[in-house]
Amino acid sequence: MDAEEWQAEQNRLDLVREKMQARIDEIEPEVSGTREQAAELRRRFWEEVTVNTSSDEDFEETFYTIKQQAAVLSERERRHRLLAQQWKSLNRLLPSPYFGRVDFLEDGLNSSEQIYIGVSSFIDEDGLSFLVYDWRTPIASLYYDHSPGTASYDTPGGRITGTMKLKRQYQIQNGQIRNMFDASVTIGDELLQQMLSKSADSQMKSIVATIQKEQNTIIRDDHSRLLIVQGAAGSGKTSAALQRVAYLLYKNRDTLKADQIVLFSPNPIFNSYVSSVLPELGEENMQQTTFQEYLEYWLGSSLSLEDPFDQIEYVLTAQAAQEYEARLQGMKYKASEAFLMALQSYAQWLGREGMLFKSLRFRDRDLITAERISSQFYSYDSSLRLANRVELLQKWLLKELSRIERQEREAAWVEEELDYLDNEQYAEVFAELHKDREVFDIAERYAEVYEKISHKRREDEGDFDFAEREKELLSQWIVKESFKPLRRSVRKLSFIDIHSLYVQLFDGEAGYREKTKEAEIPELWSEICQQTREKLERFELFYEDATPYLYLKELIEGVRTNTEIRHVFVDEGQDYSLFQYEYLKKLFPRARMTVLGDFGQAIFTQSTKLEGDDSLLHRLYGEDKATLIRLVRSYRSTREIVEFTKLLLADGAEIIPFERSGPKPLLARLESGEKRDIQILRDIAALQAEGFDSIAIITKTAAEAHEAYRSLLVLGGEVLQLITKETITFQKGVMIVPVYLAKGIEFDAVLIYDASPQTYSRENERKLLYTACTRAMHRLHLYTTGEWSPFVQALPVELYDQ
Ligand SMILES: Nc1ncnc2c1ncn2[C@@H]1O[C@H](COP(=O)(O)OP(=O)(O)OP(=O)(O)O)[C@@H](O)[C@H]1O
Repeated sequence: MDAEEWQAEQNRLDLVREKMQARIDEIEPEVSGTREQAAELRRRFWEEVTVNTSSDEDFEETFYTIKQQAAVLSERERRHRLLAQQWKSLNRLLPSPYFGRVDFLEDGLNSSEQIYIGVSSFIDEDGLSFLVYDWRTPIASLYYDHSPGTASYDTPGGRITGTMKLKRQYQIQNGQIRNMFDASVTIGDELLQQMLSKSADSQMKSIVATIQKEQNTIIRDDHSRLLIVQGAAGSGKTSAALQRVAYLLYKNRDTLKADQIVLFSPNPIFNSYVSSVLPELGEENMQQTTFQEYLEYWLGSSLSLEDPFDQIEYVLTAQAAQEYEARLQGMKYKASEAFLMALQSYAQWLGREGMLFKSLRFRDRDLITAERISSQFYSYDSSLRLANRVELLQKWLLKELSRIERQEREAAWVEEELDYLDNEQYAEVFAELHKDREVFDIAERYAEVYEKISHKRREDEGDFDFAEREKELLSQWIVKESFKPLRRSVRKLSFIDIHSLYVQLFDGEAGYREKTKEAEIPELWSEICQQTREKLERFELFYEDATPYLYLKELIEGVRTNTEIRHVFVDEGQDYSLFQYEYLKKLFPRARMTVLGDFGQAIFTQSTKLEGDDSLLHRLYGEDKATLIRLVRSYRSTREIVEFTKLLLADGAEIIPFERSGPKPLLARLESGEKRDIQILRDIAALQAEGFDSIAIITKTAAEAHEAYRSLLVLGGEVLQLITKETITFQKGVMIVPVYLAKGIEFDAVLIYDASPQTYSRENERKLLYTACTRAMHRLHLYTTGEWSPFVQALPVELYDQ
């Protein structure tokens, strides 16, 4: 680019920054001013209001003064919020106001407009000219979707067509243009090159300046009920998802708040890894959770739940266990659509017979027996849904409890309790009684009546002899207090024996067939039944049972829904079962769903295919409501690493590396474990000397990670961090991590601790090795002390160095 052009751009930049600075200076005093005003107003709120409620008029006046005062306060607060937002966004823009420009000549006009694009908009004093356009405005999509030539963009008013005369990218730091590129065919290959050659970080970065066309389609999809993104490892699925959240928040800023969006993450570390992207873009973070957190919330108080990490650890380490095969079959079956249907049929069966209840027990006796509850339940109209009948039953039980409560006041135990009340307790109860408006009113009325009858003037309530009445009131109070936990448990529907209802399902093949009409039962069903029952007897639940258990609970008790949430994002979507998807769909009935995943990385047993004719996910909301987008370009790793990793997968040919070069993956065979560990420590030192400061030693399991950690520590690797499922954040540095906890995360260099056939040879281990290797951005090393895993052996030798 010639010097003149460069200078012109720098001048423009200086001008825009001057205007920004002027705006900042202008609003700064106001920002602090309105904050103080609002704070002062809040402090003096009650001083300005005279509370007078003596007459109706006074009351009304007080009411209106309060209302008026509140309105002034909320207006100040609103103004402060807006100004503070503007101030923040200007300060964010100031060092680097924009990253792109397109010159667009709209059809029918005779001069082209220069459109500068940045992380938010900045408008000139005239209130009309955009000096910077927010990247989420319709016009900014020109930058992402087109190259110079014929171009168009969509607006709410229709499509605008024209010609793009120029497309330019900038790297601006502290107000200085460091680099400028004019893009021709693909946008920003140069800028993208630079971005991708940077080091990994403990926090994900926004990709706003280099969003690719296919990613832009994901970000701006406004119509799909279900948006499925199948994308190779490192193709920017998570990045696009977060940009999409920012886009949605911008586009629907009057109706959508950040807490109406929820992201399901694969593990807690991932939550922290992605948490800075939205704030970097000036948006609030959406809600982030894991599916496990949700299960724990609803089931954790009564059962001890296995988590997916323990489940996968079992799958990977317990092959020799006798019950292994059955457990595996159970995992697959319990994640399937067939089991979902079986549970639905079971619920219908329960509508006719077999419901199990718990007696309401009180002081070691049955107040209402399970049999009575059951016969009451089956006395309701059988055409009513289970949940509706449960609701009726709940009302009936509460009424029954009130009736029994009245009878109970005469019971001997109440008398005993009365006797046990010492003076202090008595005084407490009495004070409590007088606090209780209803009871107090009754006492008052009683006193008045007594007064009339006895023609005695009542002096004061303390002098009045309440003795008899008091006893009655106290008995009432004692029974009421004792019944409180019972009522609470009825309100919580604890009288339904969900535990036994789930167990009852696993009582053998004939019973199962009868209850569920299920035809295709796994071969090892009786072992599966036994395992499930044994676990539940200990009040524990396998991970594969947790969602079905909750689902059954809701079929009976009524579906829990969250109608606030408008968008659900599921990252690493291949690791959820169809069962879980059905569940999420029910839970968030008003939400659109975006699922991002890679079947190549499906390492859990309950995986779901995201694309292809045999993918059931498409049908979740009906096939016409689903959109599938495929991402095949991989941005994370160098070309050499992608060439190597893609052949680890059977159908890996679909992955296209981004043209960024580096050394080939390095295979190191050592004679013993100790020599391997020494070599690893040496390699780490060399990598660090090269400037790589995010290095991961990836193992297959947590057990292997522990072992590696211990032996590397002995050899002097004291700066290593061991990542476990409890880890919630990580720092840059060298870490040892089991592959399933490294999902979604990336490192400058990845060292595969043991790439031998003992660790990676079964088909389900192929994807583990793939997932582990694809975490690498710049360097990939594999180690073994014997043979190479067959997946490595199958690779052409020219793909790696030894
Ligand atoms: N358009 C882009 N511009 C710059 N960097 C990008 C772009 N798209 C992706 N990247 C980078 O590529 C890397 C991988 O992206 P991301 O983690 O979003 O991929 P993913 O598809 O979610 O990967 P995985 O499935 O392996 O978890 C990140 O470092 C991200 O910043």
